Amino acid sequence: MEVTEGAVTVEVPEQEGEGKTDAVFFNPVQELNRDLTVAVLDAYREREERAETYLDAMTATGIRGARAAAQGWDVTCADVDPEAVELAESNLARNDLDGRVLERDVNALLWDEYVDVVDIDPFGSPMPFADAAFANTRDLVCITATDTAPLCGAHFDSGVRSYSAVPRNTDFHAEMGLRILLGALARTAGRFDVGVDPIFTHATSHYVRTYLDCTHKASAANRSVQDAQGYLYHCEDCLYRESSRGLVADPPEACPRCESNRISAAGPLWLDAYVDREFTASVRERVTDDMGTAENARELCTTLERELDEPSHYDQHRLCKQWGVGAPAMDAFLDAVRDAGHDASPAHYGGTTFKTTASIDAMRDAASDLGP
Ligand SMILES: C[S@@+](CC[C@H](N)C(=O)[O-])C[C@H]1O[C@@H](n2cnc3c(N)ncnc32)[C@H](O)[C@@H]1O
Ligand SMILES: [Zn+2]
Repeated sequence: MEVTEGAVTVEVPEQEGEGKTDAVFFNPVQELNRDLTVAVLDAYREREERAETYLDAMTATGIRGARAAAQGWDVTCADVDPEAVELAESNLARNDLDGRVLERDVNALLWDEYVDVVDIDPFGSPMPFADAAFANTRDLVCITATDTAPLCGAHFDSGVRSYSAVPRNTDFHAEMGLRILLGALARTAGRFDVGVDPIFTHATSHYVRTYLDCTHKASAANRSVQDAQGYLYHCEDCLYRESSRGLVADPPEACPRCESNRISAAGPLWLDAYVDREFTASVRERVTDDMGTAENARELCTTLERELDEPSHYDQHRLCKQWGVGAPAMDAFLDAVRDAGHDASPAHYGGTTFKTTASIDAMRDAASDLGP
């Protein structure tokens, strides 16, 4: 069947059922991810004028590479699947777009040539491809991870194994996954003397997507391997949390709030910001009306621009359940927290998630006069 996204129309195979099939892979649900990729590439080129080459390293139907080629990037599409290569070639041709299409394993291809921007969009964990990506990309590494259960601690052994860190299953699971992923990617980049700056990152439904601006300098790598990393501690009884910087964990002996000793420690993970607000604003400005997810994409950027840099978020419904009270309207709740002198913002993790500098008790006091 034909699919139009932005400026391109491509042929994609019918996907049978939910599981992995033999057909070349295409997921319509990832349109938001692809629309934002196009907006990020556009914003990035303005910031880094010398960036010209884009490797869509796991191209499948070629849709991402075709959309980047339509923007004027010098595109290479690669895939190990010969049927994907044939389809990507014909999809570039039907849109009159230039671009190389190679039947290559991304790990082999990247050791052969440098690129300015690489896009790693695998089934599951990106870690098997991270070494080659950071060693051989000059400017920007774009990465999707769909293995959210290992990343957020729900599949503990697999998370530890893949990300060389301890993830924990908390009530802020999507952010746990995002920070475990960024921490592991930064440590991988550091092995090649590459420092990373996550200029745009989002956790959406079943995946985490991040764009890492690379600096090829040992001092930058030191910063992202050591200063930007740390641990998150979480009380399993009362939802209290705190963090510590650095690669040596320093957990509280008991919860300072409820004295429980059921404190879980997660890390090492990324504790610095995961978006650059100014860059995110310019991504929002580059979302175009011909994108199928334009409204959601702009809204996501706006939320990310306003989201506080606190290392974890709360779910208001979960808190209210814990307090045994009905949940007040979200805007009124956040206003009450702000009126009590704290910062508060909605979070991009959906539903009633938010970030705040207030403690749990301060939030409860602030919200006590609000009805459901
Ligand atoms: C999730 S799909 C990519 C989807 C595509 N980027 C999109 O936006 O529609 C993953 C693709 O990676 C390919 N692949 C798996 N291992 C690979 C490797 N080592 N090198 C290159 N491609 C690989 C698969 O054949 C598959 O087509
Ligand atoms: Zn506690």
